[in-house]
Amino acid sequence: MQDVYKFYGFEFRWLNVLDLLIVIFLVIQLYRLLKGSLAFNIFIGLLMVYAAYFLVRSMQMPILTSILQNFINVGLIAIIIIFQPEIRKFLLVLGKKTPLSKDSFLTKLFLPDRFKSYKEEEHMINEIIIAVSHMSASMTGALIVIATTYRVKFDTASSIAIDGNVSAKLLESIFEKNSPLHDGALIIVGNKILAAKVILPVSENPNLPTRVGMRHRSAVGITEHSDNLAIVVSEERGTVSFAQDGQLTQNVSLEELKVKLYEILVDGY
Ligand SMILES: Nc1ncnc2c1ncn2[C@@H]1O[C@H](COP(=O)(O)OP(=O)(O)OP(=O)(O)O)[C@@H](O)[C@H]1O
Repeated sequence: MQDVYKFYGFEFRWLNVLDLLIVIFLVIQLYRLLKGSLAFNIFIGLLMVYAAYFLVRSMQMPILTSILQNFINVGLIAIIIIFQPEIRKFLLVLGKKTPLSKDSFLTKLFLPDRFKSYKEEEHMINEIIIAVSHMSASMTGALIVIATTYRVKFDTASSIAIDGNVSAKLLESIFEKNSPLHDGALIIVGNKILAAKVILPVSENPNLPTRVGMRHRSAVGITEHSDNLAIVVSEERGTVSFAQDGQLTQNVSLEELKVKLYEILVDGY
């Protein structure tokens, strides 16, 4: 039996509070995930349908209630189809916060060898920073995607497999203007350069600044539905930007980029 408490005439149990906190946590995670994307508008639309359903039900309007009820029943399957990429990413975000995730206390306690790879990651971060600083100074356009938790799906027909260690020299020679591989994106998975000349999905986010071109739009596109970081060096301005969770942060300093790389590769978020 659960104790029942009274607060300003309302009766509640501690499980009700926990229930409410979990719902608030899930809604905040969903909001963070969808913010700025087209799916956000669909999400708001669905919330409005739910609100309308509860309203007509409480007002005891049977026909509207039954229409909205049916819509919601079918809508559940539609939601799973429409939000399939977001649901996948949502589960990934949740998985990262479990006691078994890469950076949790339990993992560090029982799987200390996970620390070994951090040296490699620190080396990789330094190499990326060196390459980005050189490419920024020489106004060499570049687009680097760092896939953290799972392999990025991309069009293999257009890309060139590399499977090489990450080094500043290799990165710079790939994006060098006369290189046959300089167009498109370079993908890093783990500590390896997986492929170059990759065509990415282009973001359709209408909130991106209009002067943002294809390189920056595709950087945003690849981070909208997956747990990646995309780094862009602008060929026009030499500026450095990064995209994460569908958000573009422009004109970052090398120091800021380094902090972001540590956040995703070493601190695990
Ligand atoms: N879908 C895509 N996936 C990967 N790379 C792409 C894609 N579309 C364009 N690019 C890259 O972006 C380059 C064109 O960049 P564009 O000038 O349109 O963008 P931008 O964001 O203004 O970048 P910059 O500031 O460097 O000019 C292409 O040469 C190609 O390398």
